[in-house]
Amino acid sequence: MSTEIRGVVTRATGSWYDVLHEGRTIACRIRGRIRLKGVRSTNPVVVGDEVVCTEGGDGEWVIERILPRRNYIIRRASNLSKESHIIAANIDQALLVATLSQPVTAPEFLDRFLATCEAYKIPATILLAKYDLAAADPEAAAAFHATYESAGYRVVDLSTLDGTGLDAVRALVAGRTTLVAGNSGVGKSTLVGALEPGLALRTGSISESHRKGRHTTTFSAMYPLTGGGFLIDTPGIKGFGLIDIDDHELWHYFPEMMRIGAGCRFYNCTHTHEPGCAVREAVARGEVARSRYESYLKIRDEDDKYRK
Ligand SMILES: Nc1nc2c(ncn2[C@@H]2O[C@H](COP(=O)(O)OP(=O)(O)OP(=O)(O)O)[C@@H](O)[C@H]2O)c(=O)[nH]1
Ligand SMILES: [Zn+2]
Repeated sequence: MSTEIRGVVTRATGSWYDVLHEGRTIACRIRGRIRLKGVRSTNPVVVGDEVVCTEGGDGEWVIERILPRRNYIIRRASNLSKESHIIAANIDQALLVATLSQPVTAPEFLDRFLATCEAYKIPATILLAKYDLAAADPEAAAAFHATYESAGYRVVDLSTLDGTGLDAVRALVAGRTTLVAGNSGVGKSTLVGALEPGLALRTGSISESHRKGRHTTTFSAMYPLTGGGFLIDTPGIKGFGLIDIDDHELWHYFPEMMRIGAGCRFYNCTHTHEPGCAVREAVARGEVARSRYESYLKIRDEDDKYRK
C-alpha cells in the first residue's frame, strides 16, 4: 500500500527535497526526471512548489508531481546559457531591502528587481533599511520615497536598530510567502532575526556530509514563521534578472511608464528616441523619475547584449 500526501517544498538541494506536510518535514527524492511544459530549467523542483509525494512502504518518499505554479522567479543558469534556474515558486510578495548608506543600493539593481516582480506578477514592497542612518540625510530619503511612491510602490522605513518599521514589516509577512531580497550587507539577516528570533537565514550552506562526504552547497530555502507564512532566502540573487521578456515589453514592467505610454504618438514607441514620446516628456517634466527611466534604458541595453 502506498501513502500519498500533499505538501510544500521548503528546501531543494538537488539531491533531496524537504516537503512540509501538516507540520512535519519529510525528505523526498524525485524519480527520474520531472519535466515541466514550457520551462527549460536546470532544476525541476523548487522551493515553494506544491507537490504530491508517495511512500511505497519502504520509508522512501518520492515526489510524484508538482501542482501548477502560480508564479516563479528565475535567474539565468549562466550568462551564456539559455537555460534558466528557477529560484522559487508560488510567492505571495517580495520585500526588496534597499539602503542609502553603505552598501548603497544601485537604482538599477532595485529597478531590475522591481521590473522582474512585475513581470512575474509578484507584489513588491521596498524596505528602506538602516533608516537610522538614512534619517541623517532627510532629503535623500525623501527623494527615494518620491521616486518609488510615484511609481506606485510602497516604501517602508526600517531600522532594526531602533525598531522603526518593524511592526509594519511584521504585518506584511504574516501568513504570506515572502521573498526577501537585496544586496549583501543591506541587513536582511538582521531583519529576519528581528522578525523571528532564533531563525537564521544564510543557512544555505549546509554540510551534506551524511550523504556524500564533505561537500557544501548553496540553495534556496523557505523558513516557516511562527505566526504563519514563510520567508524565502535566496542565495545568488545577484544573477537574478529578467529573462524571456521582450525588449518591446520591458516598459510594461515600469508601472509609471505603463500608465503614460499609451499617450505616445507611435503605438510601438520604445521611449528611447521617438518624437511625441509621452514617457520622455513625463521624464522631462519630472513626473517619471529620471533614475527609473535610466534604469529602463540600461536594462534594455544589457538584455540586448544577452540576445546577440
Ligand atoms: N545602522 C544600522 N545597521 C544595521 C541595521 N540592520 C543591519 N545593520 C548592520 O548591517 C550589517 C549587515 O547586516 P546583515 O543583516 O548581515 O546583512 P545581509 O543583507 O543579511 O547581508 P548578507 O548576509 O551578506 O546577504 C551588519 O553589520 C548589521 O549590524 C540597521 O537597521 N541600522
Ligand atoms: Zn514613448
